[in-house]
Amino acid sequence: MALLETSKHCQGSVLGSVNPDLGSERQTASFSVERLTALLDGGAEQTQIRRAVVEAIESDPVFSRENQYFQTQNERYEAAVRKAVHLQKKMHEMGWTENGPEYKYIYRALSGDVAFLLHRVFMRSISVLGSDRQIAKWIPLATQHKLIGSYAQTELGHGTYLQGLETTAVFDTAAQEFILNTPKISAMKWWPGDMGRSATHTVVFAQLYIHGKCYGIHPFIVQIRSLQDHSLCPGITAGDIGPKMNFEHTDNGYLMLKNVRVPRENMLSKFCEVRPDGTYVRQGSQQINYFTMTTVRISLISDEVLIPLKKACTIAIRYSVVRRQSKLKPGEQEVKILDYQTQQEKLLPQLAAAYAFHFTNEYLQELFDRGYREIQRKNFDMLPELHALSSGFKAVITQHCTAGVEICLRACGGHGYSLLSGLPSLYTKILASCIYEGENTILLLQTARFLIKCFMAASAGQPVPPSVTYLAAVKHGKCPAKNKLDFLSPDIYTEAYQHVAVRLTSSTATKLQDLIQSGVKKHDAWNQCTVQLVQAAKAHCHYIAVKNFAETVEKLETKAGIQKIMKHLCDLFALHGIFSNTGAFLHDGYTSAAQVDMVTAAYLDLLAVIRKDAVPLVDAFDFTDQSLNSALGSYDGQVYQRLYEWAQKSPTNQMSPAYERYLKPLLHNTLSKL
Ligand SMILES: CCCCCCCCCCCCCCCC(=O)SCCNC(=O)CCNC(=O)[C@H](O)C(C)(C)COP(=O)(O)OP(=O)(O)OC[C@H]1O[C@@H](n2cnc3c(N)ncnc32)[C@H](O)[C@@H]1OP(=O)(O)O
Ligand SMILES: Cc1cc2nc3c(=O)[nH]c(=O)nc-3n(C[C@H](O)[C@H](O)[C@H](O)COP(=O)(O)OP(=O)(O)OC[C@H]3O[C@@H](n4cnc5c(N)ncnc54)[C@H](O)[C@@H]3O)c2cc1C
Repeated sequence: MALLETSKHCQGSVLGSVNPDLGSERQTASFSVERLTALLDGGAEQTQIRRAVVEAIESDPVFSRENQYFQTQNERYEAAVRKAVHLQKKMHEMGWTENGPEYKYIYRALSGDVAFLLHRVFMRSISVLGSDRQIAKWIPLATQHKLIGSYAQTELGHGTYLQGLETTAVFDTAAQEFILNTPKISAMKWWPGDMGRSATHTVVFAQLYIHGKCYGIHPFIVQIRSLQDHSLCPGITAGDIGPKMNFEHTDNGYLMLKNVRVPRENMLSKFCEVRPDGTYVRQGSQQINYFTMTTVRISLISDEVLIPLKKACTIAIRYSVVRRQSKLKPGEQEVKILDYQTQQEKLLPQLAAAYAFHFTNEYLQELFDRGYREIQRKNFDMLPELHALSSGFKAVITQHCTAGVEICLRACGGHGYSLLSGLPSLYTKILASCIYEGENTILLLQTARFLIKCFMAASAGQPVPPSVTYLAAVKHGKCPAKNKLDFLSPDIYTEAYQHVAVRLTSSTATKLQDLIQSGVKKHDAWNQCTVQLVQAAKAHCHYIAVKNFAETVEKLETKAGIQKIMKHLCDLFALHGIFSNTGAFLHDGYTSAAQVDMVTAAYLDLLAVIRKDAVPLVDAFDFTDQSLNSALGSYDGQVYQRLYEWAQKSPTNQMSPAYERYLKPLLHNTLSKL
């Protein structure tokens, strides 16, 4: 009680008043923070809408995340469901609709701490793979939450290799039904979110059999729980898969099916259909049934991947200007840790990456919108490129951002390790994005497969999709940079990235061909090249990210200092990539050792320049304290006070039975012997 009173007293005196060490960082911004926020949002109007959504959500106590770090898995799940249900009421109250401008900001405002995310993937599957009739039937039911959906693809035995899935759907012509079974333990669906406890329906991916012939995996809508009392439907065994590294709020589940019958109309049939007589008709390739994944791989980047990195940067950079430790000059005050070059080198490249990938995401969205319009018209020409870029960038961005969040966590020293910093949960959550929706290595190999094909085609003078036309123009020159300032020219570094991407693709293609020509079987040759193929795919994505960032900067308004600071970040992103992968750039002599020294010099100079704007650059992400939920990252920078106050709330500060049961007997025993 006494502690609480002290903390209340302290709250009045300190929290909310900005720590001068943080305040001073905001006085010297070289650009308009508000203008940059608007740029990130896609216009000032969007910023307004987003803030209104955030305000409405955060002022509602049902959505509070105050005690999140102290909750058990069960409590997290229950809170997430409560929020999801309350959200429906809130949306109605606020007049927000699924097609309205506010919708996309709701999830960010809730910090993802809400149930029924896979319900959205369920709906996405129906909208992209379902016929008009199926869309008309299921989407309104799902939108009104008259059912709760999930996405049941992965099995205990197979997640990556979809051709190996063992769940079957056998067409019974007489009954006009599919009979679904998970014939062995390895066929059991395992992992689907929202399925362990909540879902009433799910999209099950199963091998389709008609008259004994297998047609590969197809999506089927299956009801798994009663809409009356939530009991499991006949033939269904389902439950929760238990504790995980994060995602405590989601009920990832398991599912077994025993002779579960669904009507013929339940196979999603925009592209593939089973006619009443058992005739199978398909438009596009077999992989069109993978299209939900392609769409989700792009959709998840913004909220699941970029936001955690932007939050981690906000927390770590704000903390790094209020944390003072050690002295730079003898006799002077201890310095802000962000003034150490090594600290800048940890954090500022992550900040640059957050901006770079923000713009990559816009590029991908635009590409997707174009591709999707064509696919809806049953023109599949863009699909291979879309698949290659969505796979490669899903992998590269999740990998980079996960590593970035971990760097931010470590950069906060001991306090970063506390859950109260907000960083551990950002890290354990974002880490899953390297695995779900396609494990990253697998996805990079898909990109590489496309690159090799296109490289071969381009070498033979055939046309290739726009993102890979550069593969046709192999240049053997040298990097023309003469001094470190030349490396601040986007043409110079973009060319260097392009050169590396072409070299890695062409040399791996040559190795592959040589192996095959020497008699090695095609699949063995492929396996012997996979490490280099992954490198080529990463280099391709890195090149496109750099090129896209540079082109975006070029088009930015020059007013309000925005273009200048974005140019610095673009340069930093590009030079950090060269600095950290010098081997790849030096390999064939395109870049010389002297030029790498120039890169290093230009890179280190930039750190000092961007350091001055580091706090305004994270302020521009515009996260509220509630959404950061971090004792280290709040706007006011009152780190120590907040850490202390939040620790008071921990249930670990309540008297534990361990004292009566163990400590007391131990200590009394010891006493008696003293
Ligand atoms: C929704 C709104 C809100 C969302 C909000 C955010 C959500 C936030 C999430 C948080 C919560 C977590 C949610 C996690 C949800 C799961 O994790 S769901 C499960 C995801 N599972 C996966 O991603 C599985 C990964 N595996 C695969 O994608 C594929 O099977 C593989 C690995 C690509 C291989 O497939 P394969 O059939 O063996 O193919 P392969 O022989 O390699 O290639 C055959 C051809 O198909 C092509 N191909 C393969 N895949 C595709 C494709 N997708 N498209 C086109 N062509 C393809 C290849 O390019 C190749 O073409 P060619 O070169 O022959 O011309
Ligand atoms: C939090 C979370 C949520 C999820 N939600 C869902 C969901 O809602 N619905 C759903 O259906 N699934 C879901 N999943 C499952 C997820 O999609 C799969 O786990 C993921 O696709 C990886 O597949 P896997 O587990 O089979 O990995 P594996 O393929 O077994 O990977 C293990 C290792 O083997 C390597 N490997 C495998 N094949 C190859 C190859 N051909 N070449 C080279 N290396 C290879 C991989 O690179 C990796 O290093 C979720 C998973 C998580 C963690």
